[in-house]
Amino acid sequence: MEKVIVVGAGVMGSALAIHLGNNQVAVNLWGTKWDEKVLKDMESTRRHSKLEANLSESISLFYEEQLEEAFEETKLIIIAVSSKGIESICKTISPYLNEEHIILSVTKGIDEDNLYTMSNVIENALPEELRGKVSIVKLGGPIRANEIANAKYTEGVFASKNIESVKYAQKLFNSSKFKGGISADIEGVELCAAFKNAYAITMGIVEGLEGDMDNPKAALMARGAVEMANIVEAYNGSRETALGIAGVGDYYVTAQGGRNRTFGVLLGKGKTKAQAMDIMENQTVEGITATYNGYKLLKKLESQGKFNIREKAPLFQELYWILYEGKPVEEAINSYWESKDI
Ligand SMILES: NC(=O)C1=CN([C@@H]2O[C@H](COP(=O)(O)OP(=O)(O)OC[C@H]3O[C@@H](n4cnc5c(N)ncnc54)[C@H](OP(=O)(O)O)[C@@H]3O)[C@@H](O)[C@H]2O)C=CC1
Ligand SMILES: O=C(CO)COP(=O)(O)O
Repeated sequence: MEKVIVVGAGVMGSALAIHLGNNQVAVNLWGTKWDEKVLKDMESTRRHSKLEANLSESISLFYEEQLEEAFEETKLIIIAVSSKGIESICKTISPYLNEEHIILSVTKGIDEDNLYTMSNVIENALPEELRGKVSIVKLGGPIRANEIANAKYTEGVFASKNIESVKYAQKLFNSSKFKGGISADIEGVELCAAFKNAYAITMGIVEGLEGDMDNPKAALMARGAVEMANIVEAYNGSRETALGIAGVGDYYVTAQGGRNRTFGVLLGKGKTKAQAMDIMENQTVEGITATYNGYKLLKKLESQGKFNIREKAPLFQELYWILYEGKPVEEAINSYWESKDI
């Protein structure tokens, strides 16, 4: 039986552990000290109450101080912490890594310090002797934690420069209900994972402003997808990535039922960022920082003559102004609609 370690027992880490456990993979689910309560709960009930799913016998739970033990006999390391924790978590696991390991991440975001994608953050946080040797795989696409944990039909995409590593991950994940395709465009998949969260906030905003109307949301779905394709292309990725599972697919799922959408709806209804986060009890909403760091990334591309934000990403521009320059939501959506640039 193959054995993997899942680093981070948040909802996504736990959901992937449950999926793999049901797929006859031995899973060591390791949590940080803040995950202690959820680990204890799972230990006593063998169930994840939020995900409403049971843990199979092949899942073992490990607490913060048991990291070394949790690494034993594992080849695939799944990183499922949020973007703000990824660099420090990579440093924490570094002492236990070797060249045989494959790191797969589901974290969605852009790093603030260097504007790296999550895979680049992981690569740069590796001990020097392992850089370029440990292969890194991104699992992108529309994979809501509660649905994969409950074996609903799901399709994702494994992106990596190393095809053998992708095949290894596919073998462990794929099942009658889960299908993961292959992409070599890891940077494109990373950018989609980060930017779709921002665009899902815009979809939430129009829903908050107009009610659950289809015309405005359909417009932003299509326009947001094209903007994502423009962004990926400017970064030397493929437009198809943005128009496929990693882009449109993930954008749709997040705009339908994600936390980013909920946050956007609250903004559309007149709440401030702080009020919205308060109502959402500070759940993970990756689109907020993705907008900030994504905007810095686009500004950098613009300064290199590779992008024009006003022409190629006018919706994203308005979102940045809403979140970071206090532009009223209705004014921003109106100026987007009145814009004749597109
Ligand atoms: N939920 C979903 O359906 C999906 C989520 N994702 C992505 O997976 C990532 C995790 O999301 P999700 O599981 O939903 O969120 P949760 O809020 O449930 O979990 C976040 C995880 O990150 C850890 N974490 C947060 N901050 C830090 C830090 N500073 N240092 C170390 N660890 C930290 C948390 O630990 P702690 O509990 O101790 O704070 C927890 O294990 C996100 O990037 C998200 O976009 C991807 C696909 C689907
Ligand atoms: O990324 C997701 C599904 O692929 C989940 O989106 P949220 O973080 O908005 O809940």
